[in-house]
Amino acid sequence: MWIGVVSLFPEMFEALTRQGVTGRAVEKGRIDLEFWNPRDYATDRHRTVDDRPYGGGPGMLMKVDTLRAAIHDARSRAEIATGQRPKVIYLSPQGRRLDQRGAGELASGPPLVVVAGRYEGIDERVVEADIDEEWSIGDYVLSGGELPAMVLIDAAARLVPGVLGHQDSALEDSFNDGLLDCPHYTRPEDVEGRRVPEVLLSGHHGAIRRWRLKQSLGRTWLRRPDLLEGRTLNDEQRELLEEFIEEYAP
Ligand SMILES: CN1CCN(C(=O)c2nonc2N)CC1
Repeated sequence: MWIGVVSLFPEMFEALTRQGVTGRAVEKGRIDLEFWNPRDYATDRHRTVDDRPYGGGPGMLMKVDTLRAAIHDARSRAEIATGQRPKVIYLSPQGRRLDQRGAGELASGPPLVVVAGRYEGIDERVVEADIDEEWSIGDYVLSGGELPAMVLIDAAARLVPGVLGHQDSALEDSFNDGLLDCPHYTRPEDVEGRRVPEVLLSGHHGAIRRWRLKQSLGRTWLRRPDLLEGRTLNDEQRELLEEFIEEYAP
């Protein structure tokens, strides 16, 4: 998957390009990440990249010409590198809320150009002319778009085939198939008297699968019942959830 990033702080993205799952994916060529910095398009002595808002008020906006030039070059590069027109995304609290389904859509869609805003944001005419979709990682205000951009890129990249060493781990992650993840355990078997559930030591793979599914269903019921609304459970899932509820509130 090809992803272009427009950011005043491309070095922040080394957390993605040099570490972990995404770092290995970049190294293996499963993910191509390229960067454009609006500051590289500034022509004045101070390399200005911000500008004052019409109508006054606190803060600055990203300067239109340097931002647009960076977006346009990223878009052109995407078309050369992939033969496809990219989807240009801007991160902002006004955008569609990112969830696992949205990450899946992005992972299976066209190449992306991800625009990370700074200051108070970007001119609305740039949104209208150059941005295809606005996305948000949550209802809070951050200092810039780089962290949201990295969240979006990481969530999507994990779902690109071949990125995860063991594809199952993506499926077992929370929010895959729409349920919260089950509890996990590793050595030692006893931590200050808290023992690993015996089923996980049994080697009985069928029982282990059912236990994990039951725990996922039960946790989702307890912590995020909204995720179960409108969801049709199959016979096994319904039976396991009923068992969990019975044990939880006998
Ligand atoms: C200009 N800049 C303001 C802060 N910002 C966010 O708070 C944000 N982005 O995506 N989800 C969010 N929440 C990004 C853009």
